[in-house]
Amino acid sequence: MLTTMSQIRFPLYCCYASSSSSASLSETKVLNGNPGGTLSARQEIRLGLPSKGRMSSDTLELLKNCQLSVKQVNPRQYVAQIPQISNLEVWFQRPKDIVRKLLSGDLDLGIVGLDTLTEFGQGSDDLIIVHEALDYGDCRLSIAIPQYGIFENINSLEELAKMPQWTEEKPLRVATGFTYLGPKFMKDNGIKHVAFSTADGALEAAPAMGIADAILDLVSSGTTLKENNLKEIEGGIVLESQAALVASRKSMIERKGVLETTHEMLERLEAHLRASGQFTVTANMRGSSAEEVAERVLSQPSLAGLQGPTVSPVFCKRDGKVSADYYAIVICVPKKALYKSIQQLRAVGGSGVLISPLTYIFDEETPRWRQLLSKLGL
Ligand SMILES: Nc1ncnc2c1ncn2[C@@H]1O[C@H](COP(=O)(O)OP(=O)(O)OP(=O)(O)O)[C@@H](O)[C@H]1O
Ligand SMILES: O=P(O)(O)OC[C@H]1O[C@H](OP(=O)(O)OP(=O)(O)O)[C@H](O)[C@@H]1O
Ligand SMILES: [Mg+2]
Repeated sequence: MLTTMSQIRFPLYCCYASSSSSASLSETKVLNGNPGGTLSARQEIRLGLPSKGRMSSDTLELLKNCQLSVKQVNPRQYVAQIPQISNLEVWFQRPKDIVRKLLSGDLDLGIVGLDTLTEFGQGSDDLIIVHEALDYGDCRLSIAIPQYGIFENINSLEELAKMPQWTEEKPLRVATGFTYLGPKFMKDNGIKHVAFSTADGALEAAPAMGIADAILDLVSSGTTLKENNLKEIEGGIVLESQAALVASRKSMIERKGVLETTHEMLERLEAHLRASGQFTVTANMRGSSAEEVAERVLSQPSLAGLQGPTVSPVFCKRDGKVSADYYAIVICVPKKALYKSIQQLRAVGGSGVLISPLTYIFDEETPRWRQLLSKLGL
């Protein structure tokens, strides 16, 4: 059923259960967790993780790779521990409920997609993104229209908005699960005659079913759009999303231990994510001194490493004398630039090149931590 923009506003903290039989029931307040406002007295720190769906196993995998394995007795038990961090409880929840419970103060930290965070966080300044790029769950929230019929030659949001078909009486009908971001995006883009309808999934069917003219949904590979004869349009991307670590401002400031736990999680995540894009490369080079070898290595654009190459003499004994004719160099190289780096190493005399995976890179204090402290006014 089609609803107009003004009909699909869903309040964030509470809604009213409707009942045709009882006037008093229609005033019953239904909350998304605790009424918020004051912090509850619990001692434990709570981290919300996706209980199901495509984010759930990738989240557990990421934490495991940060040496933060989640110990869950069985998959239907919704509370678990991360033994590496004392006093931390993991609670498995649906992604939208993680955001709601961060807002209500029932969770302190959570991992969700930026799309869910933006839709259900609705701009609340209590939600602080600690790490915005956990490198999985990549997708975009995007408008799509049919490839056929009156839309055949429409390829941009501007062209869509200008179509003479949309009037006050007969607006552009958009089906979406994003009932906050959808109307906001249209309003921000000055598009007037729009009406939204909502559904829980399989939105790509709506145009062919005659329910909607366009949809606003997540796109990743684009296969679902293609299989349903839909296309994205220029200017139609509302946001780009991937998994993010989020924390409640109030918890970080007021609840004992939350800021320290956030710091530890951020450090471990950053160390793992930085390392996962790099290899360690070791090679031998003939040379007259460490400086001369370093100069040759640094003459190549892909061999600078994190802070420059480590160059160490390789000693050997010849005619009873110990000398260093060779030097071992160690650098970090982005995985994507591996082959180019090997070519450059060979070009400056490198041989015996060894490549090993990197597990963690703990650098100096991360800029994200400084940004977090400044957002908290600390
Ligand atoms: N096709 C996709 N490819 C990659 N990531 C996606 C895709 N669709 C959704 N996501 C990301 O994964 C998150 C969870 O999506 P998922 O479909 O698993 O759960 P949901 O949509 O919240 O629940 P459900 O589909 O069961 O109602 C989304 O919020 C988004 O960040
Ligand atoms: O671009 P693609 O790689 O094809 O992915 C996009 C699809 O993935 C999500 O659906 P999901 O699988 O979660 O099903 P749902 O509609 O039931 O939520 C999203 O809502 C799209 O329908
Ligand atoms: Mg889904």
